[in-house]
Amino acid sequence: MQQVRRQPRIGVLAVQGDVREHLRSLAAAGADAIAVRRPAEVAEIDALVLPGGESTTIDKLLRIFELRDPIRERIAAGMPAYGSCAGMVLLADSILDGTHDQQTLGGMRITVRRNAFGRQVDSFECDLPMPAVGEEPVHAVFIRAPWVEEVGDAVEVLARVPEGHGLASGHPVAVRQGNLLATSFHPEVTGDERVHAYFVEMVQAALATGSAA
Ligand SMILES: NC(=O)CC[C@H](N)C(=O)O
Repeated sequence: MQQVRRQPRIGVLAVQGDVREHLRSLAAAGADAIAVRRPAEVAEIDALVLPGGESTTIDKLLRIFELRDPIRERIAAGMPAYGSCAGMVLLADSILDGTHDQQTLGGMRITVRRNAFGRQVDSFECDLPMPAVGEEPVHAVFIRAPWVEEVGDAVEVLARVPEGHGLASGHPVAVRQGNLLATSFHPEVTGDERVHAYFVEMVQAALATGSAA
């Protein structure tokens, strides 16, 4: 008999940033999406999305709202997480061009450069091949976005900026390490739910194999 997969409950960290857009995209991709503002809510979710916004502000608010430790513990125990833009910065073990006291949650063995595109232009869009989510390229919107400078062990690069975009070309902008996913861009603003659907699939697979704590 086929096992019935339950709908995963996916939280969106809701201290700052584009929370509503992620809630909508996750719901469209088949998840039970809830906003997470309190430590008790961290215990109720199967997975977490860290939205775009301002990583320095989100870092401070995580500490003020006492969310930092519970989230770090769950990520270390295998909870799937997806960070877009500022969320990618928060998942990175190491950052370049952070503010002097900026901390990350960490978990992904990547080094990201904050505001990497912003040094050239504030926002930038391109069609990005991302075979893991489908044949059609993803229309990627970058808003004062980071890019990945270095990837460590077991980090899979899912997309890089194509040729023809100057210094940005070749930099990884979508990466995965086990149950962790990060994109420099904002799929939640384009109406294309394939990246969120990919994450929902990751969460379902983690629940099915018991790798999501
Ligand atoms: N759109 C975004 O999430 C911008 C990210 C922001 N520049 C940061 O470093 O946090």
